[in-house]
Amino acid sequence: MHASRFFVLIPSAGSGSRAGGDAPKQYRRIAGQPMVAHTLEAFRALPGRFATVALVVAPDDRAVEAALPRFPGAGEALLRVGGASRAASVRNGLVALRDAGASPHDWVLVHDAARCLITPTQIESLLAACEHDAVGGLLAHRLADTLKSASPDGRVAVTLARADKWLAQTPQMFRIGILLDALEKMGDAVTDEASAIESRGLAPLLVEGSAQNFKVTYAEDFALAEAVLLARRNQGTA
Ligand SMILES: Nc1ccn([C@@H]2O[C@H](COP(=O)(O)OP(=O)(O)OP(=O)(O)O)[C@@H](O)[C@H]2O)c(=O)n1
Ligand SMILES: C[C@](O)(CO)[C@H](O)COP(=O)(O)O
Repeated sequence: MHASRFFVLIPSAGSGSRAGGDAPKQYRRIAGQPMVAHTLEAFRALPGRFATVALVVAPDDRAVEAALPRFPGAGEALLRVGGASRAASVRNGLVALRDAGASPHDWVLVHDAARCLITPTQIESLLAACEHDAVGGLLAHRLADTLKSASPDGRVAVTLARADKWLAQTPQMFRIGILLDALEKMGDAVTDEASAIESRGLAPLLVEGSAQNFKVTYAEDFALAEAVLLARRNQGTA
């Protein structure tokens, strides 16, 4: 059997409804480039590490070519197989990777196009923590705030212990075979890959990410993402 390879799958087929705007958020410009270009750049900064870096877009996407004029390059793939949910886009992307020759034992790192502040160092730290692990894992971030649960009338029902609570981020890294199998069984019931793996009775590894690896979700998030990217550029770290 050949050594396991590492694939990257970037779901980028959402509509960005919570962000508002005329176009899907992954094509909005942040610090001079479409959001998805920043995301891709972090993986391109690790040449030779990945067998394929694949981007999943909606079948009727008309914006990707203009947003990413030099994509796909060598070792990259554009997959027009996005689905109605994130889970469906990931599932369809994994099927496309499998059909193109990825083996069930190969690893895949699934990363949201909308987490455009991911850094090569964070990707490397996930790889280092998980590549010899039996299950795989995800970047995640400890809660910084006190955690409340709400009652239906919008009042605090209870304050929850937070010491064991983490916010799931991406990339999330698992073997392609078990991930695809788990996602096919779970349908749209899961919002991340780790949940699908958990449904098989397995416990993904939590790897410390960063508060800066947030998902650009709401309109106000664009200004914050731009500020971080410009600060990194000024410091020479991007
Ligand atoms: N049908 C979908 C829905 C989401 N995504 C991708 O999954 C990532 C995380 O999803 P989210 O931030 O929720 O993006 P949207 O679904 O676009 O946003 P919203 O829920 O506000 O519409 C994004 O990179 C998004 O493009 C996808 O590939 N296919
Ligand atoms: C995968 C994810 O980014 C982990 O936090 C998140 O679950 C995706 O969010 P969505 O709004 O369900 O697409």
